[in-house]
Amino acid sequence: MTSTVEIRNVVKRFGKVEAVRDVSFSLPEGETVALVGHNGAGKTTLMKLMLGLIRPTSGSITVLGDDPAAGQFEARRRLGYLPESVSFNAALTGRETLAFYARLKREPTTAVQPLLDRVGLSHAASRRVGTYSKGMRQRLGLAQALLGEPRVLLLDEPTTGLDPALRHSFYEIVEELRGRGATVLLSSHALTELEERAGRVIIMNRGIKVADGTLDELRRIARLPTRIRLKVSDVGLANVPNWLGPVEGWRRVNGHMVEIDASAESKIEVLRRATNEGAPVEDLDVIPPTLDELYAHFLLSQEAAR
Ligand SMILES: Nc1ncnc2c1ncn2[C@@H]1O[C@H](COP(=O)(O)OP(=O)(O)OP(=O)(O)O)[C@@H](O)[C@H]1O
Repeated sequence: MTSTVEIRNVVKRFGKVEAVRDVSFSLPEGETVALVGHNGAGKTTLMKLMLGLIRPTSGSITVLGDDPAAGQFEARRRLGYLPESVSFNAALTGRETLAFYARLKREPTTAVQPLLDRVGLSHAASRRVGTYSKGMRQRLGLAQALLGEPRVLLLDEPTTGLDPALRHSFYEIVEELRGRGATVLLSSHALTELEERAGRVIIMNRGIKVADGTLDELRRIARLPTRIRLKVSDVGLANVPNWLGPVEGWRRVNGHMVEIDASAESKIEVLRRATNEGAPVEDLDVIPPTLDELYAHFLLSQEAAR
């Protein structure tokens, strides 16, 4: 698969602060990658490096075949960016704002109306941005980032402050672009919503990349237990070891539920016993480790190794 972004041993220092410490990764075409980490982990710094807004202290960065820190950066036209706090000139209308950005990106202004339609802002296109709600400004920000059909889209905390319906349509638009082969890098604290959206997750802590992989890969590495929740009849609840066998880490959750923390090795066996003929199980749920849990695990492991 072709990479659009290559980050090799990148270090970025601001005076004494080491914002990015020897980070390497590459981003392929047609993938959505989530960049997660606490405040100050280095997420925005990485995006600014990819945009060529700042230069690495050492290491190399290539975006769409170019060095973003080199003066003339042709690839920037194919790079979309939605900053963390998007701010526009309050006196311009939505249409004027987007036309302004289209000229900056050397895109025809005919691109403006379809984009306003796409992000659902046509009805407010002639209103001043100063009158827009937070969600409307964010959608205008997305439209600006989508100008020129970017091949790399960098979204810094894009859904903060959006209601669930807006989030949904936001991700739909981004997914469409990814489907046409774009690379999408998405930084966020909202781990639950990333779980379904990102094919791959990069976890940063204090400038260091502490984990990088698909959710399945991270689950395999972390070896966190899968939670198996069984709805059990009254009789079954009274004699769990009899039908479940010698399983470690089980507990009663309430009057009709048993929860088991099953390791990767024991998971299938637990399910087999729970679904055996005669087992008093009425229903079951299998809950793999969430991104929240994986994130906490990798952060704690790295902190412990310091
Ligand atoms: N221009 C700058 N001058 C000095 N320090 C900076 C500068 N930009 C970033 N830093 C520092 O670099 C570190 C990483 O900051 P960065 O903005 O990349 O974090 P982040 O992961 O995006 O955090 P957040 O989730 O809060 O947006 C922080 O300690 C920050 O204070």
